[in-house]
Amino acid sequence: MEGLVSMKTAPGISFQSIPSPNQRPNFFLRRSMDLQHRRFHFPSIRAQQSGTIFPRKEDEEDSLKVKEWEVGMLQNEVAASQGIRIRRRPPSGPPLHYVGPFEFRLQNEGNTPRNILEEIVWHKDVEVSQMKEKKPLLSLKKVIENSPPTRDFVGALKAAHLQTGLPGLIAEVKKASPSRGILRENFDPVEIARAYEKGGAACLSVLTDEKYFKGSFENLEAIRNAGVKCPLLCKEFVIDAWQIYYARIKGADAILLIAAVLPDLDIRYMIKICKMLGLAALVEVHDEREMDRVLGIEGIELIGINNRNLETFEVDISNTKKLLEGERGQMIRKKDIIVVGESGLFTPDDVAYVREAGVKAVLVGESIVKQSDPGKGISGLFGKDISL
Ligand SMILES: O=P(O)(O)OC[C@@H](O)[C@@H](O)c1c[nH]c2ccccc12
Repeated sequence: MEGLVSMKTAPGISFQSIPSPNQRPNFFLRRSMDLQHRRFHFPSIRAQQSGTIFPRKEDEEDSLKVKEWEVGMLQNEVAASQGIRIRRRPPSGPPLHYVGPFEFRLQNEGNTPRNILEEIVWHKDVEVSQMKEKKPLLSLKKVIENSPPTRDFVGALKAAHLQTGLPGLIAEVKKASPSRGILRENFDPVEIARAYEKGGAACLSVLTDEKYFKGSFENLEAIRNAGVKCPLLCKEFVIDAWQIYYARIKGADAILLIAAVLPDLDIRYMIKICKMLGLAALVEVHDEREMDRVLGIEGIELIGINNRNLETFEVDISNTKKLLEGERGQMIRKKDIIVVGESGLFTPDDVAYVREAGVKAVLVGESIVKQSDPGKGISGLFGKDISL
């Protein structure tokens, strides 16, 4: 009997890291219960051969793998229906014993990521599942109970914009990127953060991805503990709610959610979690379709328009203007959403261009982090000292 009980409550889907059952996205939950239910009634072939109607340990493990794979495929399907090209996991094919409906669709799919964003997401999936095992959600929640309150990220951007009439600056602590390689050899995150703050940044962005951006959660934590007052954005590739809790513990005041990676249901759900934890969510879009999806989601305060296409690395700052024209711009103003112009901003003319397009904030990495004094890099970017 034990086997069956543990199968019914077995972990293994990403929504495992969900705070309370009544907040779970019903679609996945229902589907996953259907799948469990089906297996409950039909023990696997191996279990039948072994002469018992109750599954053995290996059968349970198989069944968990099947379930994980099925949920992954469902996520890919929902995402694709929303125009999301990034697949959450490699289509490695059904696990052993699988006799489900999707197997035919997989025959011609390769297991090579189609672009860098997909590669990052697949790597992140493995990384996060390992981290979750070491630090389960419950232990994170306990730490959060005693964490200091977050700082007002959106308020800091609004205040800077009101004070200067210029877009509030989110200055990025960025050592490297897959498209540009190493940006700064002599990289001291705390020193850079202090220089940014002194130079007039309203907020900071700290990259935490290790493999592709040479960042870390230690950098985020160190900057938070060094007495820097600017609110901090955790720049991560979020695919699982667990990462939001982790970012909160490591000192984040805001977190990035990328619409090219996350289906609407995930964005809605993660925004609720952010609110619960006192974090701001910067929801990033790159094209009209993503912008329209995000404008249909309630409760969004901050939208980032990335001028860099994360699939091809092409940068074009007119993207910001394009996405703010016409009805979209009107809707954004009506909803009082702050738009952040992201990537590829190097000169005062670039800043003026996105400001005229309607952004109230900018997110800048490369052009300022490369300067020997990143604080002075800020005056160079704006064409004047904005620290006063
Ligand atoms: O260095 P730049 O071109 O100024 O870009 C900064 C920031 O916009 C960029 O790092 C960024 C925007 N969105 C992202 C998503 C993931 C990683 C990085 C990013």
